[in-house]
Amino acid sequence: MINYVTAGESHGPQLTGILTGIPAGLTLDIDAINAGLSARQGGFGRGNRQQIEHDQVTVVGGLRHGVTLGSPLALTIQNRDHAHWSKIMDPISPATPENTLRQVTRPRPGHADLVGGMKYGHRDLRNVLERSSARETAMRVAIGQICKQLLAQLDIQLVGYVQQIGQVKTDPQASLQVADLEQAITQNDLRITDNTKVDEIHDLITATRKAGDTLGGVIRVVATNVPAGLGSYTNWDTKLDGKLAAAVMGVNAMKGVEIGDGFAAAASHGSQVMDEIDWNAEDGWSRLTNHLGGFEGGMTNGMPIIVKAAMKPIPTLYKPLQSVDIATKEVKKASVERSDTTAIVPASIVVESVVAIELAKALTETFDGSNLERLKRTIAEYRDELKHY
Ligand SMILES: Cc1cc2nc3c(=O)[nH]c(=O)nc-3n(C[C@H](O)[C@H](O)[C@H](O)COP(=O)(O)O)c2cc1C
Ligand SMILES: C=C(O[C@@H]1CC(C(=O)O)=C[C@@H](OP(=O)(O)O)[C@H]1O)C(=O)O
Repeated sequence: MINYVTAGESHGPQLTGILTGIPAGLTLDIDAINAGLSARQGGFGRGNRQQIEHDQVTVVGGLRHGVTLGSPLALTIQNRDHAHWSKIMDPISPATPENTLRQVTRPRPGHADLVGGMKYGHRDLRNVLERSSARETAMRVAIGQICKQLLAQLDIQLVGYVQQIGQVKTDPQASLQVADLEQAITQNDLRITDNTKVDEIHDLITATRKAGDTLGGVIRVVATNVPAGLGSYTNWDTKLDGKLAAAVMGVNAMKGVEIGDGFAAAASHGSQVMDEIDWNAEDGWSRLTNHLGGFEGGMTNGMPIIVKAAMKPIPTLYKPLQSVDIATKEVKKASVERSDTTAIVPASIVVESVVAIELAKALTETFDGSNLERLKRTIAEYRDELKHY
């Protein structure tokens, strides 16, 4: 079964990832992984850090001649900015007055600083922010893009994009297929499907940055051709919609997750929400609509999976809010670390990636994922069996 762990601080030497359970026999497209990494770096509203970084994955285990071995994949991504922080973030040299100069003692409301310091007993909140920083999501994207490549081999497609920035809705074309959505969102630097909104959003982000403020938004992920029956109704912790929600909520700054119509379904009648059942010999089972976002009973039902995520505005404000200095207990303005004005665009790649990971995990939990060709055959047989159920 697929699992992963990441390590590394934002300004440390590198990010490291270990990904287990990818079947043997998958030819990795490293350029495509790097394209995902560079999409995560981009997007209007990013801060200056992204001009320093040039994220590229290096595979140092589990791969031979470009093909996965079935053993753990070991991945690294360099932090170029470490060159500017090599003393402050030196993993080995003992602390000295010089290398502990830039201590953070004024926690930022909405970031992990204060509670992280209280929990782990750190007096320099840099020890918290270095790991709570969304820099870590670069590795989740590398891992997610590998899972996306595995899903593509199983004829499953998915895409994550931006549906709303601040209060501006940017997705009149939600009914498009994944390939058309992908095509539409590459037309601008906001990963939105509505090109008529680009200037308005650029102006909004620029004005927000000038005001020292920040923005959040809404992300939508669509995954198609996922076979029915992944996940299970038999126990609460085997429900795949629950696992997806946890993975999406686990992305920095996410405050809400919806499957299908989500909260809007609560305000509707049953007749408007339940997706009526259909069958034909060619396509097998389907639903006439997809208000439930591809899930019934915690299991995929074969319809497109629709997951939405609400991202709060970025917590670091250039016009900082009230805080209290943890050293003196004086009321002070929160510290300001260099920051994004909005990260809704990169976050859409991150959310896409964690959805890809959970789907790949569910598939390799349900079917033997030791060898790619066998997995392909097994899933093709399973799809055929379901069609004639
Ligand atoms: C791609 C991405 C970039 C982010 N960039 C920043 C940033 O520049 N400054 C900041 O304060 N928070 C940023 N965040 C959000 C913080 O990482 C997040 O709010 C913080 O870790 C606290 O976690 P929580 O919001 O999930 O409670 C970013 C999040 C993502 C997904
Ligand atoms: C480094 C990244 O995002 C960072 C996420 C982040 C935070 O607090 O989450 C704060 C900023 O860090 P820095 O002060 O180094 O600029 C962002 O740039 C990245 O996404 O690669």
